[in-house]
Amino acid sequence: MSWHVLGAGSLGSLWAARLSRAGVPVQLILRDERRLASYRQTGALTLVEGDHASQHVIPARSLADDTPIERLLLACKAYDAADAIERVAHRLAPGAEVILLQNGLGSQDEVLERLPGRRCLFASSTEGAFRDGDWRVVFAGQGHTWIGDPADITAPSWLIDLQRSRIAHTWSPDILARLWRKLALNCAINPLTVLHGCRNGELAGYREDVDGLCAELEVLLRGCGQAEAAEHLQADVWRVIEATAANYSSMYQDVAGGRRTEVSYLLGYACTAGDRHGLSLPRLHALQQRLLAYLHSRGLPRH
Ligand SMILES: NC(=O)C1=CN([C@@H]2O[C@H](COP(=O)(O)OP(=O)(O)OC[C@H]3O[C@@H](n4cnc5c(N)ncnc54)[C@H](OP(=O)(O)O)[C@@H]3O)[C@@H](O)[C@H]2O)C=CC1
Ligand SMILES: CC(C)(CO)C(=O)C(=O)O
Repeated sequence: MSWHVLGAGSLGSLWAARLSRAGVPVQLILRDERRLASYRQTGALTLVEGDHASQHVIPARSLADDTPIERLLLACKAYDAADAIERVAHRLAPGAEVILLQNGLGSQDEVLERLPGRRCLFASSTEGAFRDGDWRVVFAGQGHTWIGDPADITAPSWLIDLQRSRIAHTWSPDILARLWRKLALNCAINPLTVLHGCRNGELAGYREDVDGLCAELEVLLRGCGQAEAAEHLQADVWRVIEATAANYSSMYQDVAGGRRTEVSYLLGYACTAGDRHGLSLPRLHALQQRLLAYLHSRGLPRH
């Protein structure tokens, strides 16, 4: 059974190249005929690992193709997920499964709404990859991917493909707790790095702000029924800040690169969920206002 990977961006290319290298059948779904022509001209995806680059000739079709899909890895940004899934939903074969690789929360529900009755699995990844050219991805940070299905704790048989492909992963029956925890980490770190224009490690100079946000994020997680994800959050945030001290957060990098951020699926989702549960989260709301104003001042979308 073939994998279809929608979105040959950083993570999509990283997954497709490793699956292909292990002999697992995989195809790319590209945005349109123009992107398909560009890919065909290059002829392969390049995966850069350390100082080694390897080429992977992976078949590709455009979104307009109509061949059936049995297993789909949705590897676009959170804000593109709903639109992308609408465009391929009619191609999903009976029993097809969809793996959602988006960071944050909210996009998963948008996809589920559009795929009633289908099995959708959620993933949360700490792997790091970026594109340093068209059809070329750099595997920048070894990490781990947790995969789970809030509606069904049965592990899918295709995890064996990931094992063969050496994609480090764990089946996670409580994937929502993982996604909430990662969202909380991202909310405590990423917006402040954007507003202060700093690396993660420089947040040590804004300890009171970070700790204040952690306290509210714990209230949020508990209020949203995610008490486990709230445990020792503050200590974990400082652990991540120290472990990634020299790095710029993904949101910082998006803003610096003039790219749209996933703010609606991170801090935006947190504030909306807090309101829905009647929680008082003044620091998170103030941070959201400052961040949105800043994005606007840089000519970037506020959603
Ligand atoms: N990169 C990383 O290290 C990590 C990323 N993540 C998360 O993974 C998700 C994906 O991120 P990332 O891989 O970095 O994103 P990228 O922007 O690198 O890749 C997204 C890809 O999706 C494609 N795409 C968007 N809409 C469509 C569509 N309708 N049809 C076909 N292709 C489409 C884009 O196409 P085009 O190139 O034509 O614009 C692009 O190639 C995000 O939620 C991110 O937060 C999580 C952990 C780490
Ligand atoms: C490293 C970390 C946890 C910082 O929030 C991250 O995931 C990001 O930059 O998006």
